[in-house]
Amino acid sequence: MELFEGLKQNIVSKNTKIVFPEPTDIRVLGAAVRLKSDNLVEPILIGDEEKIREVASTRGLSIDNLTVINPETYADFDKMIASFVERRKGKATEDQARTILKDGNYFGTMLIYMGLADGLVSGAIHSTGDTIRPALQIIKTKPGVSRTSGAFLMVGNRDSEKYIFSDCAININPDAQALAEIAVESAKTAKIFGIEPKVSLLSFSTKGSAKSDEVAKVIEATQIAQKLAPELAIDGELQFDASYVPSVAAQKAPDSEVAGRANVFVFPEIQSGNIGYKIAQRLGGFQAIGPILQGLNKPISDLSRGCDEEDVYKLSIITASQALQEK
Ligand SMILES: CC(C)(COP(=O)(O)OP(=O)(O)OC[C@H]1O[C@@H](n2cnc3c(N)ncnc32)[C@H](O)[C@@H]1OP(=O)(O)O)[C@@H](O)C(=O)NCCC(=O)NCCS
Ligand SMILES: CC(=O)OP(=O)(O)O
Repeated sequence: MELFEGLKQNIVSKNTKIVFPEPTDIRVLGAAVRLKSDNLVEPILIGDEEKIREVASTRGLSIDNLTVINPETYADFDKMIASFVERRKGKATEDQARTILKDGNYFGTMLIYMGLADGLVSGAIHSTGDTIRPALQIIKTKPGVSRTSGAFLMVGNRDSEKYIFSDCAININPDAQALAEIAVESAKTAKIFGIEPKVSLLSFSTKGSAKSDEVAKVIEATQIAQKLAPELAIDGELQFDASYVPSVAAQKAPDSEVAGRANVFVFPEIQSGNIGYKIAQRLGGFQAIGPILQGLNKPISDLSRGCDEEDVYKLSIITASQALQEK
C-alpha cells in the first residue's frame, strides 16, 4: 500500500485538530481545505476571516466548514494570557504576553498547550526559528529528551525507498549527548512510517579512517546512543557510502550490522544535514517531507518555505499521525 494511504487510513474520521497559523498563504489554505474535505483532520485557521475568505476566493475555495479563530477577537484571550504568563514564569509579563500572543504561531501553540488542539503546521512563510520558538518555550521536550530536532522523511520513486534524514533543521552544532538523543528519536520517527530503523551516525570517517575532534564527537555520540537504546541497530562513525552501499560497507566496515543497510541517517551537525537533504531532494529527485519535529510533548511541524501545497498536505497527515500515536 502506498505509504500515505496507510497513514490516511489511520487518521481518517478521527477529527484530529491541526492548527494552521498561515492560512492566508494559498498553499496552506489549499491543503487545509483538502484535508477537511478528505475528512483527515479538523483544521483550525488562525487569522482574520475576511482576509482568509479573500485568499480562498482567488482559487474558488470555500472555508464555510472550517474553524477560524482570530486572536484579535478571541473570547478566552485573557485566560490564554494567564496560562502563558504562568508557563513562562519570570520570562514574560502580562503586557508582553498580550502582544506576543497576537502572533499566530504563539497563539496556535497556546491552543495546543491548553488542550484545545492536537498539533500545528506552520513555516510556509515564517523562518524555522519563528515557527518553532513558541513550541520550545511552551510545549517543551518529553521527559528524557533534552533537545528537539528536525527529521525529514525522504521518499524515492519506489515505495520501498524511504529514509529518515536528521537533524536537518534545529540544532546547529549538537554535542555528543544531543547527537545521541537525535539518533534515538530518529529511530522512533522511522517507525511511524513502517521503517525498521538501522541508524547510521554519519561522518567523513569510517571506523577510525580519519581522526579529528569532529570524528571523536560522532564516535562518542554512537556509544551514548547505543547505551540509551541497546535494542536498536545503531552504528557509527560511518561515511555515507559505507552506510548505504553494501559493497563499500563490506570493505570499510565489514562487522557492522548497520553499514550497507542504513535507512536512518544522522548528520553530525546542521550544515551537512540541511545541505544533504536539499541535495537529495533537488538533485536526487527525492520527496522531502518535513521537518518533522522530534522529542516535543506535542507535535509541531515546521514547513520549508520552499514547500508546495502537497508538502503541506502530507506534513499535516504526519502531524496528525504523531498526535494520534501519543493519545
Ligand atoms: C531553533 C533555534 C531557533 C532556537 O534558538 P533561539 O530562539 O535562539 O532559542 P534560545 O536559545 O533563545 O532558547 C529559547 C528556548 O528554547 C529552548 N531551546 C532552544 N533550542 C532547543 C532545542 N533544540 N530543543 C529544546 N529546547 C530548545 C531553550 O532552552 C529556551 O527555553 P527557555 O526560554 O524556556 O529557557 C536555533 O537553534 C536556530 O536558529 N536553529 C537553526 C534553525 C534554522 O535556521 N534551520 C535551517 C532551516 S530548517
Ligand atoms: C527546512 C528548511 O531548510 O527550511 P527553510 O527552507 O524554510 O529554511
